Amino acid sequence: MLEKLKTSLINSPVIKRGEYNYFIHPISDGVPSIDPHMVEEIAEYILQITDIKKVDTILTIEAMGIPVANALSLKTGIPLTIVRKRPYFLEGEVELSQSTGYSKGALYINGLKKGDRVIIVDDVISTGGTLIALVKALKTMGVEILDVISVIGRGNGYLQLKELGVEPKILVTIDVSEKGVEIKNVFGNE
Ligand SMILES: O=P(O)(O)OC[C@H]1O[C@H](OP(=O)(O)OP(=O)(O)O)[C@H](O)[C@@H]1O
Ligand SMILES: Nc1nc2[nH]cnc2c(=O)[nH]1
Repeated sequence: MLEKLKTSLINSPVIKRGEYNYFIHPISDGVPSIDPHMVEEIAEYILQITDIKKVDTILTIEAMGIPVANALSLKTGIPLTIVRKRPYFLEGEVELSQSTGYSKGALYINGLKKGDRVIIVDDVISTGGTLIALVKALKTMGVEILDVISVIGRGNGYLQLKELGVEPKILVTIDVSEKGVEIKNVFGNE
């Protein structure tokens, strides 16, 4: 189960971004290059754990949610909507603030309306800052969130999402230290 993802995570280098131990992995960074078979493995796994038939759009966040979310869109024929880091000033655009363990910025939602049913797919959840801000904004817009799926999870940020009534599905949970990456859990194995 998710063997390519697990093996590559264990071999991920870790660098410092300020005080933050940042792991580098193809799915979360796009470097050195993304193995399409790994993306396929992840997309197939996600399709086993979510009820895709009810979904109007697959929602992801620029940049590194895109490879997996796009694979899901191609496999299912369901449209892809990308939350961007730049504004387009279109009618109905919603701005939110993103904060991660190492960065702060704004995100912009376009292309969604009240009553739309979405799944959110992202590459990593860490502090939860990104997904919490996104879930709050979508709730205010009246968008229905059917599932929140993160390929990789680290830290306790997901607990705050639970407080918002959202139980994220985290495929592989890891611990990251200066020594490297350790696998803690695989979704479905708990
Ligand atoms: O749980 P958090 O602490 O919020 O961290 C998770 C976020 O960090 C990464 O995004 P980043 O803003 O680094 O952008 P990228 O996808 O363009 O690399 C990742 O894609 C998540 O969106
Ligand atoms: N690649 C990568 N993306 C992240 N997003 C949040 N934390 C991390 C991290 O440690 N590595």
